[in-house]
This record gives sequence, structure tokens and C-alpha cells, in this order.
Amino acid sequence: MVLVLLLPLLIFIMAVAYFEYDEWDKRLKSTALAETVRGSITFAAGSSEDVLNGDIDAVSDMIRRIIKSEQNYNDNTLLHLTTIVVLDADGGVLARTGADQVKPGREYQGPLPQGIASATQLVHDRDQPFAEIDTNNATLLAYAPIDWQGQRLGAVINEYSLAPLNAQQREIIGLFLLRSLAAIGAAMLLGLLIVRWITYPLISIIRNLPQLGSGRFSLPALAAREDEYGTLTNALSEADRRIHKSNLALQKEIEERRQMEGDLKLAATVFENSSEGIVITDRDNNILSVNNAFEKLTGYQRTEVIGKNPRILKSGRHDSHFYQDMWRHINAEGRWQGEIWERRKDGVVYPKWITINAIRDDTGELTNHMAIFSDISERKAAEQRIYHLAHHDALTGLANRTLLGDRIRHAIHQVRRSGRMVAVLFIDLDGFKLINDTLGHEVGDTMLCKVAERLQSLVRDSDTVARMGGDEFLVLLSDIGHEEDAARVAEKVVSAIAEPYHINGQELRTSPSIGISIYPQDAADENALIRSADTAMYHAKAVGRNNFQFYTGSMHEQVLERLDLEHGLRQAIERDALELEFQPQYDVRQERVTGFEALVRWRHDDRGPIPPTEFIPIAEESGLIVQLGEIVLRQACLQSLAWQHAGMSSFRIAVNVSARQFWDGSFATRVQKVLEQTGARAECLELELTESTLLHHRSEKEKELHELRAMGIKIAIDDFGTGYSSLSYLKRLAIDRLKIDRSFVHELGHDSESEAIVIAIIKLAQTLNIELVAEGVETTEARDFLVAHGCNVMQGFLFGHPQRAAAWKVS
Ligand SMILES: Nc1nc2c(ncn2[C@@H]2O[C@@H]3COP(=O)(O)O[C@H]4[C@@H](O)[C@H](n5cnc6c(=O)[nH]c(N)nc65)O[C@@H]4COP(=O)(O)O[C@H]3[C@H]2O)c(=O)[nH]1
Repeated sequence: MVLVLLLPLLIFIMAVAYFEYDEWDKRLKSTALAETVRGSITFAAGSSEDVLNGDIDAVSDMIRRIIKSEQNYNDNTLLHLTTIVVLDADGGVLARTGADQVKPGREYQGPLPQGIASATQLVHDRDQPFAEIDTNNATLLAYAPIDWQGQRLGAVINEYSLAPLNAQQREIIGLFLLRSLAAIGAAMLLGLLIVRWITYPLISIIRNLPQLGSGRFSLPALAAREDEYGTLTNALSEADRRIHKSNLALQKEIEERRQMEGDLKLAATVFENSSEGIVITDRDNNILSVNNAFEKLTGYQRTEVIGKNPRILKSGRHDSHFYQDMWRHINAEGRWQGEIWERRKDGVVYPKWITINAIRDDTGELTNHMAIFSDISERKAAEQRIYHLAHHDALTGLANRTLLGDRIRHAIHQVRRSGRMVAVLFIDLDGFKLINDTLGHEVGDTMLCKVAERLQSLVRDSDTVARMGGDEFLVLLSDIGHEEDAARVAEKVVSAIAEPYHINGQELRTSPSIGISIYPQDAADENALIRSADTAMYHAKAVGRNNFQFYTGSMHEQVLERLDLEHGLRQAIERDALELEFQPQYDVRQERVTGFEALVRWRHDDRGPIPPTEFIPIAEESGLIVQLGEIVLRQACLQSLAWQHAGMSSFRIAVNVSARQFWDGSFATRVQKVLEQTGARAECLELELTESTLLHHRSEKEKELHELRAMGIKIAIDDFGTGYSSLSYLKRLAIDRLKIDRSFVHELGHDSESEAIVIAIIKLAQTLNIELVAEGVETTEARDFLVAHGCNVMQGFLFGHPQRAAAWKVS
């Protein structure tokens, strides 16, 4: 760097020196020319007379003197006069230094000034003296004409050697170079010093300058100096410290700003991508900004709402009090949250869950409001669905017990002071369990739905139809004037429910047993009202089903009694306290007992014997019939075996099988198991099933009947003629025997229709080759009628009441 600086300086110095030298050289040469011209003029003037006179010797002498005097000064002069030539008017040499060279008259051939071709031309053409240095800078020629009174006599040419001058010039140049070198050396030295004292520290400082502001600017050696560098270094160190400090502060601020920007970006992203609609308003509640979700949820573009009041979204569902309350809350608490209904741009009103916040600045001044909302249509719908599920029956969609309770409570509340009444109709479908068990739950469910539809169609919108579970329905008449109103509805229910149902190509029937309770006379609250109706319903069932009964206080006793019976029966079954009686079946033609019907007997601990017509329905409804039936079957088999072992004729024992017992699980397997366990012969067993038990066609049950028959067991149809039979099953199921129902037998001799039915049954059995037994034969007239028409086997009081096995000693 220093060299770079020194080089131009050096060049400058040398250039100056060169120009000075050139000036000097020019001046010297100009002086030399002037001097030599003067010398030649002096010579020309001094020799002119001699030349005029032709005194060559004088001229030559003059030349010798001059040369001689020149030689005395040779050492000190810069110009060395080497030759003097005197020419005549024609350029011929008159005299010259060195006599041997003189050849008078002969033209001078020595060096001539530039542009002069010959000595003659020189003498003739040049009137003025002059001096000139040759092109080689080796010789100087000085010329002066020799005139006499205006006549050209000749001329003198002095030739000088420039060697001394050139030698001095070289010396001077050498000196100059020496001086320059010295100057360069000095400059370099100076440079080194500058480098050492100025540049190095400067470079260190410059090199460290990038550290300025980093807090690492440190030049302790320089800082210790007491000169400007020390001051500069300390100043820079201080500047570094300060810059570093402010840099740190700046960085912190930048970081904070970056963080803030990040936060803002994040906030903006969250704002735009939030699935919840966001509205920001100014303090006057004019919309400043909305996000994408707002556009999506409301249908409004942001350009349509900016600057507007959010009331443009109002649905009109809320009154002014709602909004006043809301704003009171926002102003007082700074926040309001709740459900609000608003209108989309397309006009659809929808619910949303909204949170409105008042935003205040540091001074507490209100600046904005921000509302965040989400469309809760789906949630509301889900809530409604859940509410519906929680309050409605899943199968039929009717109200369930919970909702019904609410409705009854509400209805009671409504009529409490009006003197009007609330009626509850408890409806149970007769025989539904059998349909459900025999045809499957799908059919049962379909039937329940159809019943629900029919019930719904019978009542007013203000009334409620509920399903209590299973086949139990309840109709709430929320506001009636008289009990007869309830009776009228009950009548309609009876006839509507009794209409046939067409399901899966089958015609099915059921009937309702209805219990009615009335508020205020029967109960004071919803639960008691339902209970009373339930009690009345049991009564309706007990009195023959397919009817309705109003609740009376005594019914309650009956229900308790029924519950007591069920309890007692359960205990009797557990204690194996049931016994059998056997009623003979008598073949009139053979005049002998051919079989017995086993009939169950139960003696209640407190109440004595209870007739099967009373406890069998309870057993059926409670499900105890399955266990009871198995007990009877087992005891009948054991008795058959006992009679066999006692050597009595092998009688066939008929056992009643209830529908529920038959349809419960694999009946055939259970029968087989009992036969195996008791060791009784299958041929001695007859199973009596009612028509209604076989009413519904199910392949697996048909298979079971065939299995039973394959074992040797006989199948009889009990109470034949009382059910709704298609008769086709008689052939399909290969029934062994028909039992003519005693209701027809009792009418023999009294009722021609019953007689016709009995005759038809006998004919049917004969045609299909099915055995017959007539039950309930009490009179000889009945016996004779039956015999006369071809039915020889009978059962009835005429032939014997049911009695304990021990009573029968028949061989
Ligand atoms: N009026 C009149 N009645 C007569 C005459 N001959 C017999 N009876 C009665 O008629 C019923 C015949 O049984 P059921 O029709 O199967 O009707 C039976 C049957 O449906 C059911 N039952 C009885 N025992 C059982 C049983 O072990 N299992 C099942 N599932 N039901 C049974 O209870 C019903 C009634 O049984 P019981 O009271 O024993 O009544 C018996 C019997 O005592 C007569 O000449 N005149």
C-alpha cells in the first residue's frame, strides 16, 4: 500500500527532476550557442581586415593563438573549441587549425550546419552569424560571416566538441539518479516508518473495524498508546461497546418485532383458517373484519358486510329484551356467551353458539368488539336426536315412559284447577307374546309399529301415545270432561287393534286389554295414575281380554292377590309342591279306560286348592309355565311307569303343553330328556297342544313335532274348534288326535250349531284318519250323540272326575 503511494511520488519527483534538467540543458546549450556565436563574430571581426588583405598567415596566427588560449582553459570549459576554419567568399578554405590541412582555394568539406549543402552555399546564403549543435549532440558549429564594408569576404566556422558538456551532463544525470535513489531509499524508509507507526495501527484498526458493534473490538496495545491512535482506538472501543449495546437492544427489539410479526401472522392464519366465524367491529359496532369461516357460515362476502352493523344477521327470533340483556352483559362483564338464532344470506335461520368480547385498550377505553361463533345446527339436531332417543321408544317412535311421565305431570298441572280430567289408558296386547315367540321378533316388531300407528291415529295431537315396553302401550288423554270420553276412546282402541294385521303375507290378529285410570279420582300423580291403569288392565285381562276396565279401588286388592299367587306358585314349583290328578278317557265301544289326562293341582298354604284356570294364566304370564310344564311332564311319566310296574294296562297319559312352553327353546329335546330320565315309554305319552299354539308356522317347530312323533309320542289338539285354524296344519303336522272342546259338548242336545260343529269335527277326523276324544262329557245324551256320530272315546265327569293316581285301579 505504502509502495503504491510512494510510486507516484517517485514518478513525480523524477518527472520534476527531468524537467529541471531539461531546462538546465536548454539554458546551457543556449548560452553555449550564444557564446560560440559571439566568439565566431569576434573572430570574424578580428580577422576581416586580414582576410581582405589576403594575409593568411595573420589569420592562421590568430587561429593558433585562439586555439592555444583555448587549450589553457580546456579543463574548465564545457565547450572545447577543436577546429577553426576560415572560408573565402566562395567557401574555399583560407585557413584553419592544423596547417597541414590547409589547401587554399579548395572548398571546405568539413561538417556544415543542418540544411546547408556546401560551404559555398553557407557563405553566400547565410548573412547572420549562428551556432548549431549537430544531431548527434557531439559537435557545435558556430558560424559568422566575414564582411568588409558590406562586402562578403568569407566566413568563419568554429567547431566545438561537446564532449566535456556531455560528460558533465552525464555526471549530473548520475548525480540526479543517485539523488533519486537516495530519495527513494529515504521515501521507502519513510514509508516503512509510516507503515510501522501509522499504517500498521491503521490496518489493525481497519481489520478490526468489522468487529465494531460486536462487542469484540479489542486492540489493547494500541489503546495503551498515548497518541492519536490510542485516542482513536479507545474511542472506537467505546463506540464498539455502545454500538454493541444498542445492537443488542436493537436485536432484542427486532426479535420482539419478529416474534410479534410471527404472532400476528399466526393470529392472522388462525383468524382466517379458524373453523369458527369471527367478526371484529369497531367501538360503534361497525364491522371491520370477518374471516373465511364467517363468509362460509353466513353466506355473506366480506365486502358486503364491512362497515355494516352485525344486526344484518338478525333472524327475528329474539325479542328486543334478549339483545338488551346481551349488551348489558357485554358492557358489564366484557363478555357474553350463548345461543343465538341468526339468518344466513339465503334466508335460512340457524342456531349458533357465540361468544362476544368487548376489547379495551390500555386505558380501559372500549375499542372493539369481537364475536366468535359456530354453527350448532348439527349439534342442536344431535341434541334433539338424543332428546328424542331419551324420550321416545326406539322401535315405534312413540313417547317413552320418561316423556309420558312429563306429559302426565304437565296435563295434571293444566287441569288441576279447571275441574277437568286426565285419563290414562293402559293397553296390553292379548296373545302378543305368542306371536313374538312363534313368528319371531321382526314380525312382532312390525306388529307393534302397526299398533302404534293405529293408536296414534285415534287420538288428538294434544294427547300422547306411549310405549311402555314389550306389548304395553299407554294413551294419555290430557284434557277430558267426562269418564265417558275415555271410554269412547277405549272402544275405538278395542276395535282398531282387533283389525287384522297383514305382515309377511300372513294375517295376524290380536286384541287389547285396556285399563283406564282417571285423574283426579284414581290417583294424584303420574306414577300412581299409571299404576292404577295397569291394575285395571290386569282386571281387563282377567275378565276375558279384548275389553277395557275402569280402575276401581278393589282392583288393587286383586292385583295384590295376583302377585301373591305368583309368589306362592313360584315357591310351590321350587318346593315341588305341585301334584297331578288324572281324569280317565273312556272308550265307550270297548267299555274300558284307554288313557288319562294329567291335570296339575296346587294347594295354596293359606287359601287351599287353587284351580288351574286361575294359576295357569299367571304361570303363563310370568314364564313359570316352562318349569311347571316340565314338572307335570316328569310326574306323568313317573306315574305311567309306576302303573306299568304295577301290572296295570299301559295307559296313554295326556299332558297339557302350553304355547309358551312349546315355543321356549327346544321342546322336543326337553321331552326326550324327561323320557330318558324317568325311563317312561314314549308310546304312553300324549302331548296336548292348543290350536293357537300351532297357529303360526315355523319350520323348526314343525321339525320338533315330527321328532316327537318319531319317538312314538302322540300329538293331540286340545280345545279343537275354538281357535282360528286353517286346518291345513292337521295334515302337514300329522296330528294323532283331536279333542273336541267341552264348550261344544256341553251344548249337545241344546244347540244345533254346536252339534253341527261337533259332527263336522268328527267327519274331519274320520276323513283325515285322526283319532278323536270328546271332553267335558257329563251326560248320557252327549255320550249317545257322540257315539251316534262316530266319536267313541270320551272324557268327562260322566266317566270320572280328575283324581289322584291312587284312586285309579284300572286293569
Ligand atoms: N265342566 C266340566 N269340566 C270337566 C269335565 N271333565 C273334565 N273337566 C275339566 O276340564 C279340564 C280339562 O282340561 P283342559 O281342557 O286341558 O283345561 C285345563 C288346562 O287347560 C289347564 N291345565 C290343567 N292342568 C294343566 C297342566 O298340567 N298344564 C297346563 N299347561 N295346563 C293345565 O287348566 C285347565 C283346567 O283344568 P281343570 O280345572 O283341571 O279342568 C279340567 C277338568 O277338570 C266335565 O265333564 N265338565
